[in-house]
Amino acid sequence: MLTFCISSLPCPPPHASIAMDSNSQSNYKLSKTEKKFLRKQIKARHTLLRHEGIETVSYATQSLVVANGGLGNGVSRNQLLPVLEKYGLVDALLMPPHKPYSFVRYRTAEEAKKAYVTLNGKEIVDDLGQKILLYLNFVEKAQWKELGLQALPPGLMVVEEIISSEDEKMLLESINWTEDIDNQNVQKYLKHRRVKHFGYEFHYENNNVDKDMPLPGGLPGICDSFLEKWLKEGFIKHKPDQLTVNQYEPGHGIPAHIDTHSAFEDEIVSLSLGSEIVMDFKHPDGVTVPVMLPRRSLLVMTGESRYLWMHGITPRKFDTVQASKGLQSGIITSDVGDLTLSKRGMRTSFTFRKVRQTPCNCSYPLVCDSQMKETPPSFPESAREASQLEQDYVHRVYEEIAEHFSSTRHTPWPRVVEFLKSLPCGSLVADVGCGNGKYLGVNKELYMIGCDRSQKLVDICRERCFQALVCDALAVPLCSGSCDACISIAVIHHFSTAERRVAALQELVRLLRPGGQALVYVWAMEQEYNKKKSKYLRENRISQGKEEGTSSDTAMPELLVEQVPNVGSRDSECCVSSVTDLPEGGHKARTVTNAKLPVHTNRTSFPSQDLLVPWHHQGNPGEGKPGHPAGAHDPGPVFHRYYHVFCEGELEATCQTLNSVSILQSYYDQGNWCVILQKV
Ligand SMILES: O=C(O)CCC(=O)C(=O)O
Ligand SMILES: [Fe+2]
Ligand SMILES: [Zn+2]
Repeated sequence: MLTFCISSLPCPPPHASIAMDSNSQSNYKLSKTEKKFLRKQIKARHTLLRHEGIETVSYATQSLVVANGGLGNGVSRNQLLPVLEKYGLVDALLMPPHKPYSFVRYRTAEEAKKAYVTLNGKEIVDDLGQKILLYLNFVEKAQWKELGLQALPPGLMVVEEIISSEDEKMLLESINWTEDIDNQNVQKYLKHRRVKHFGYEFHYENNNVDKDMPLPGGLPGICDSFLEKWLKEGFIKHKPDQLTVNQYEPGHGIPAHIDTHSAFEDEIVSLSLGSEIVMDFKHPDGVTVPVMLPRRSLLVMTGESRYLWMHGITPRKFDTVQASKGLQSGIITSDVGDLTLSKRGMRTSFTFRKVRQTPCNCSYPLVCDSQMKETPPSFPESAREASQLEQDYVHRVYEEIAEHFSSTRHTPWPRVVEFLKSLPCGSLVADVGCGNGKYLGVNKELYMIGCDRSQKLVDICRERCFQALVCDALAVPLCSGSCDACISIAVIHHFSTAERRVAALQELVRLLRPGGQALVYVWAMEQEYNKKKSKYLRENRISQGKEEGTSSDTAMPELLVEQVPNVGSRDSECCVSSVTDLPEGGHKARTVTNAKLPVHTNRTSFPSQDLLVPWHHQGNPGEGKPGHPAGAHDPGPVFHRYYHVFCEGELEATCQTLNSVSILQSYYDQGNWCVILQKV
C-alpha cells in the first residue's frame, strides 16, 4: 500500500481538511478514490499550465482556478456562483468565453481554502443536467487577459425594441409554415433551419435571385407599416422588395456568409423575433465579433459590415452572453467578470433586402462577385505570370508586413528544433526563407546562415546579430555542396507552379554536400488529419495575426479532466469548427468557379490548393482617430499572400522527381507536410 506525505504533494486529496497546513508532516493513507482524484487534480494542473499557461501554486491564496467550471463546458454563472458563495464572500468570478475553467477570488485566503478543501472533486450539474466534477487549484491572482474592447463592424447597428410584443406576436403568427408551396412564396427546409422567401426567391444553389422572376405575392402586407416607419425614422433608406424568413430552433444556425453583392443593394436589415441570439461577424482575416441580437431588435448591416464581413449563427443550444442587464444588444464585451450562458429559444428572423438591378461597385473587390473579373489574380499559366504572381502576392506582401509578421513569429516549431539539435557540432546550415531568423539561434553549436527574399526580414535577422542575406530561393548565392544541412520551413508553398516548386527544392539539394540533409515543411491542404484538427483550425475563434501551422497556443478540450462515464460531449459553446463548412448549397462568401484564386477564410478548411490567404495588418489601436472609441480594435489593411497548399503525398512525389537525393523521412506535423531529404 502506498502512503503519501501530504505536505509534499502538489495538492491535497479532497477530504483531507488538514491538507493545506504546510507544517503537517503526518502520513496519510490515500483511499483508491482519493488517489484517482489526485491523479485528475494533477492532470488539471498540467493541462492548465501546458495549454493555457496558467500557473497554479501549492499554498493557499485568495484566488482559485476552477477546472471544468467554465462557460466552455456548459456551466453558467448562475449555477457556479451560489456553489462558490457557500464558502465565503466572492469578490469576483471570471468566466472567460468558451473556456472550460473559471477563476474565483474570495475576500480572504481562509475562505478560498474552505472552498478548495470542500469543493475539490465535487460534482455539480451543468445547464443540460449533466454531472461535472470540479477541480480547484490556488493561483496567485484571478486574472484574465482581456482582449481590448472590440468595436462593432463598421456600418453595423442594432436597434433595440424596434417593435412591440403585440406586433412581434402578430408577425410570428402571420407566417404559415404548414403550407408547402402556395405560389406566392417559396418555403424550404435547409440543413439547420427552415426558410421562406417573399418577393423573390433566393436560390442557394447559385447564391442569387432571379431578377426576372419575382414571386407573385410580393412582400406580406403586414410588413408595410413597419417598413414605412423604418424609412421615416431613417433606419433604412430604400424600401425592400425581398424578404427571407428564417426559423431557427435551439441548436440551429446559418453558415457564415456574405449576402451576394450582385444580388442585393447595400442595406440589409434583419428583425429578430421570438428569442435572442448571438450572431458572429467575421472579418476576412479571421477576427470574429459576436453580436447580441435581442428579440424585437433590428440588425442593420451597411457598408463594410454588409460587404466585407461574413455573418453567421453557430449551431448550438447556448450562447455566451453578458450576465448584467445593462448592455443588452450589440457587442458582447470581453468583461469575463460578467459573462454567462443563455439558453436559446426558437428564433424567427425577417431579413429584408432590396434586389440590385445593376452590378455592384463597392470598394471590396476581393469579395465582390460583380468585380471579380479584375481581381483577384488568376492561376498562372506561364513562368512569367508565375513570377509576377509571386512578386505581387508573396514578395511585396512580406516586405509590407515584415515587422508585424515578425512580431507574431517567436516560437520555433519543436520538430524543426529537434532536427537542428540532432546535427553535429560545427555543421554549416542554410535556412532558406529564414523570415525573422527564429531558427538561426536555436543551436549555438551550428554555423547557420539565413536567407530571405524580404530585405526587411533580413534586416531583422541582422539586428539580432544573425548571418543573413537577401536572395531568391531559386538562386541561393552559396557554393554547391557547401552545406551540411538546409532547412526550408513554410517557403516552398509560396511558389505558384509545380515546376518552380521542384526548382526550389532542387536548389536546396544543390547546396548540400553528399550525405547532407534538408528538412522541408509546407502547409498541408489537410488541416484535419487522423480525425484531429490542426492547431490552425482549432484556433478559429477571436484570433488575429496568429502563426499558421504549429503555434504555441492551443484550443482546450471541453473538459479539463474527463468525467464520470456518461458525461459525453454536447452541443457546446466550444464550437471550433466554423459554420462556414456546413453544406447548404455553398452559401459562402466565394466559390471557385474559374481560374481566379479564391480568398481563403482564415482558420477554416481550404477550399482549394491554390489560394490567397489574408494577412490582417494590425493597425494602431485607433486612439485619437475620430469615430474610434479608445482602445477599439482597428482592423487595418488586409494583404493577401499566395499559397499552394500540399495534398497528402504531394511533397514526397515532388521530391521523388529531384536528382541526387533520397527521402529519409516524411511526416505530418500540425497542419504541415514535412520531409527530410539526404543528398546521395
Ligand atoms: O437570421 C438572420 O438574422 C440572418 C439571416 C441571413 O443572414 C440570411 O438569410 O442571409
Ligand atoms: Fe445573410
Ligand atoms: Zn460588391
